[in-house]
Amino acid sequence: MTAAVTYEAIKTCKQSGARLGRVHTPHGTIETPTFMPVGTQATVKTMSPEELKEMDARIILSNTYHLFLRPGHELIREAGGLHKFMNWDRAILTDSGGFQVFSLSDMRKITEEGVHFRSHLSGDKLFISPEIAMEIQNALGSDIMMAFDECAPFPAEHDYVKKSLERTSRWAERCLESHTRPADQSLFAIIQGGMYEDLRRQSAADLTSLDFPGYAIGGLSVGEPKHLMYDVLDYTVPLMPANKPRYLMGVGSPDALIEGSIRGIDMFDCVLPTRIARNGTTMTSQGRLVVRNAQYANDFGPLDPECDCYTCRNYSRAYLRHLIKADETFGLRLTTYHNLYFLQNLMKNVRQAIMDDRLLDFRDEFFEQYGLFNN
Ligand SMILES: O=c1nc[nH]c2cc3[nH]c(NCCN4CCCCC4)nc3cc12
Repeated sequence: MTAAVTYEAIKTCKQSGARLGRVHTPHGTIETPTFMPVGTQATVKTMSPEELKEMDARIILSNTYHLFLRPGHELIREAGGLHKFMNWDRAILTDSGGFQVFSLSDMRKITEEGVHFRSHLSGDKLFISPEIAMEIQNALGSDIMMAFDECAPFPAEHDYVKKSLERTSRWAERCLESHTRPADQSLFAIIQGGMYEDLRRQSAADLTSLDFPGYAIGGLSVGEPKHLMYDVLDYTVPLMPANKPRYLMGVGSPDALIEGSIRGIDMFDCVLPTRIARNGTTMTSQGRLVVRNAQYANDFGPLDPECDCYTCRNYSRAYLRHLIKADETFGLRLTTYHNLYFLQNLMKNVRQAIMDDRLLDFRDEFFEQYGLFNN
């Protein structure tokens, strides 16, 4: 079976399970481990494609659920697909919609066939099935499509999670069957199983018995303590094929990106950096810095003295605070640009540390400087 997306292993870190690799797609190659900026509604909020390229972002996310509701996948198909519609000629991954249905809409009813729900925008009654999720993503023309799944809530009873993962496995098979498998699109499956090792094993066995080009770990970053997420990774990652991309969904804090990379994850995504930027919270080499706070009113130094991004080279904390307080859009653009650049730079340093077989040392140094040992 030809896959449009392939994984090239480059090196495994001698200190940990981390690995250097490349994900090859029809819209370019991604050095891994990598962080993927989220562009939910066909835009990474306040960023232009040129600015994303400037920081060497190779792949972004968009959301099947949101684009299905607005402007509709048929309109985007008519526009020539999502790459053309949003003027982004690098790679795009679309989440399948399952997570958004559960996190955004109410009146949802899960059946074997699919999920009935109300639009969070109009209140209209809508329905998404594995087949419809594939139809939408085919219309969008994303390079990486995600199988339609249910992300079990946290906490959830063992019996509920077991029934849910078994349905997700049946849905994944239906996605594979219905996916017209155009030469330039690849479908990743999503491993579920909650916080239960036996269920993670069952889900991984179900899905790896089917030939997907890549596998994601879902059902995490849903409110569980971080140590629990790392435990799940410790026993789930080894169940995933070593010759295919491993994608941890919804994870994007600096510590979790490092810990996930140590455990062999290749791809991450999260709205965190762009979301917190819009309320004036930034990620800096000295830890989180809430630049809208009064203490920065007369601070004419750069946001992060160790960062060489456009924001840190040209503007002061005082100016950023003024813009955010004055609700000036340019302020949101500057903090967003910095946060995304910070994570792109962090992942570049993670890849270098893997190359130098020193990722565990890098983690200790980063945690020390970022102030992560005292929380
Ligand atoms: O199991 C999943 N299947 C499909 N998509 C997913 C997306 C996810 N996103 C998250 N977590 C996002 C957490 N994020 C943190 C920053 C604030 C907004 C929420 N878990 C996920 C699980 C899944």
